[in-house]
Amino acid sequence: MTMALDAPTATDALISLRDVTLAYGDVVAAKDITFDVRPGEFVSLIGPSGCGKSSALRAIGGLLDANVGSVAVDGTTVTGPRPQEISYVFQDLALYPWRSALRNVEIALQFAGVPRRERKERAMDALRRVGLGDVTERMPSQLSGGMRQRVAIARALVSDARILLLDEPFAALDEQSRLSIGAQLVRILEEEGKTVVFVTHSLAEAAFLSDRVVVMGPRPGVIREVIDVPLERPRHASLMRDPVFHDLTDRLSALLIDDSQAHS
Ligand SMILES: Nc1ncnc2c1ncn2[C@@H]1O[C@H](COP(=O)(O)OP(=O)(O)OP(=O)(O)O)[C@@H](O)[C@H]1O
Repeated sequence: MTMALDAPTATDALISLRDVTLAYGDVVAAKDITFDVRPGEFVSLIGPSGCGKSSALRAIGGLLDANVGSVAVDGTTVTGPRPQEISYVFQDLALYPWRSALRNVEIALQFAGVPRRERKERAMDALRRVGLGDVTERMPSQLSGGMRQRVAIARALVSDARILLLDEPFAALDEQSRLSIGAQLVRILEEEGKTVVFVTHSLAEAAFLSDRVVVMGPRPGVIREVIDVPLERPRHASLMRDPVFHDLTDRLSALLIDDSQAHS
């Protein structure tokens, strides 16, 4: 195993992966992955199922060690989870079914050691910001799928972590809700200057939300291309009728199709 050297990080990178190979025993999930994420950037990872997108997120979050290469956050090699700095929203939201929306958000603060008297106010504020200020006492079973997604997002936002790792957080939603919740999330993240790495299967979502899109090939995932998104912020739904948006999603789609044909 190659130990992480001090990563030759681009000077302006907050997150930096260098020649990273990730494996589960004999299964190589991703190979020679190199990319950077700058502070305040929103970067999406797209690619075919099983190409190692979630594994790359886990490596950034310190939940999976690189077998080869280095993963660094703020110039320091990642050696384990850093909950104060990095928070997650996973595909399966893992809300506690027996706790109200408010308590589900408060629990993140409890884990972070925030004093009880501060927790409620901060959790309420996070729920208000995702538009759930009037349903804070409802249990998850009394919320729609989209509302549950928002609770999970509020829970990730409530912490002071400056990096947010989002693994298909809107997977259960229809395309329209995905984009509107996504746009709302981006507004909040812009205000707070958070840095985001986002895994999605939706090319429209990747194009609409990101500053850059990392396109991965089939397992073991390698990086096919990193594409700059030439769209200004703030972004509005009308953008999706813009030819530049269509060119971009066409290009992403062509890259993914190329890949599947090259490996079939
Ligand atoms: N805990 C694990 N143990 C063994 N193999 C795993 C484990 N997690 C993932 N893998 C394998 O690693 C490869 C990459 O998985 P990963 O979840 O990173 O892909 P992905 O691109 O996020 O997939 P999807 O788009 O389907 O969510 C897959 O072949 C998967 O089967």
